Amino acid sequence: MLLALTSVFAAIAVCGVVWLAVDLYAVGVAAGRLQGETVPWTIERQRLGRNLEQLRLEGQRVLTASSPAGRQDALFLVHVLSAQPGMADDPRTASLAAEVERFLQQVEAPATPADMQVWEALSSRLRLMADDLSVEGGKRMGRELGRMSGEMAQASYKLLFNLALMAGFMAAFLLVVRRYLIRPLQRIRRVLSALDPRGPVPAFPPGPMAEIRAVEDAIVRFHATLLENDEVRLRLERLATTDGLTGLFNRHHFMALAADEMARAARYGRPITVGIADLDHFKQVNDTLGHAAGDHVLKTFAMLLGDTLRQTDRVCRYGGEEFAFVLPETTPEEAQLLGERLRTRLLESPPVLPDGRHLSVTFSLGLADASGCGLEESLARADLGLYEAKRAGRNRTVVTRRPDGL
Ligand SMILES: Nc1nc2c(ncn2[C@@H]2O[C@H](COP(=O)(O)OP(=O)(O)OP(=O)(O)O)[C@@H](O)[C@H]2O)c(=O)[nH]1
Repeated sequence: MLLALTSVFAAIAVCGVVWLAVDLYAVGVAAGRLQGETVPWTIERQRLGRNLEQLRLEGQRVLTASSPAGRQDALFLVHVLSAQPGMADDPRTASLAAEVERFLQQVEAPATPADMQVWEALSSRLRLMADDLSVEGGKRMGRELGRMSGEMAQASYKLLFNLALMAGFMAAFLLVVRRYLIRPLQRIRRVLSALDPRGPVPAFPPGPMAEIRAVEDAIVRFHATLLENDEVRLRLERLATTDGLTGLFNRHHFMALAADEMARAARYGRPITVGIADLDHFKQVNDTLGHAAGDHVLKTFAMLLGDTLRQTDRVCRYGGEEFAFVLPETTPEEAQLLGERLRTRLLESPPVLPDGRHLSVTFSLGLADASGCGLEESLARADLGLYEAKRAGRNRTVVTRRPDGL
């Protein structure tokens, strides 16, 4: 599109220049004619006029000469003036000069009043013709100059028109560039700087520039690739941090999260408790009802943990049928109450197999106060509690105190 506009602009510019050149050529021709023809011709008219005036004066001298020598001298000059090429070339001056010369040669000295009367008439004809020649030259010069200035005025109007046309076209060109090139590029920059794989697919209004459309299409494809990559990243992250069966965090990720919670609690001197829960006689479920039933029980218990614990609590599948959790802002006594609530809920909503059978499942729980202690050490004490709970008959909670008695 820009190419088409540039071509149109170039074509208009060339037409304008040619149009202007025609007038400038005409002005040049007129100036040449003025210089080569009109000015010399006008000068010639002026000179002829002066010669006629000179002829009149010499004629006057012939008639008023006081001596024959003076008269002969004046007559000679009259002859020279009449025979001059310029005078002889123009039929009007040639015939008047010849008439004057003939008259002066015929007149006897001294001139009679009748002769002087004829001479007065010839003298005024000479004056009039000299004036006519001078006016003729001026008129022709004026005509030529008028024609030339008309052509120059026309050329300057055309120049102004061309300039206005170019300015208009440039303005239109800039508007087109702004609308179809600069604005889309600004939009692309905005979209790129805010491109979010989770955000909506970038949408661009249709435009006529194929190059811009290609960039916009590339951005849409780029967004789709980003989204795909982001989904792969999330999938990998999920795989790396969660347990495939229960959907809970895996042990590795839990340890990192729990360490953060422990550090936060230690920094603010807040209570925090860790626990390990283990399903009782789980092997029997597998052995009597099958592995799938065992999996179902694990998932049901994981869901129960997720529903019962707080949003800020962290829980994971610690291994096999063991689950570990860290409970910020919670003392072991409060955690014990939570354990009882879990127990009640498991009793009220036991795992139900696909064939409708309700399973009676219990768990043992070991708890330890983790405030001011290391994570590994706290978990080891919770594990000790769990062991105690199992040893004491299962389906119960045991809190292991710290060696300092807390
Ligand atoms: N279905 C299923 N079973 C699992 C999974 N992970 C571990 N188990 C089983 O869990 C059982 C654990 O058995 P034990 O360690 O003897 O413990 P228990 O039978 O629960 O006995 P106590 O813990 O002493 O009450 C084993 O049979 C494992 O095969 C799992 O992902 N799915």
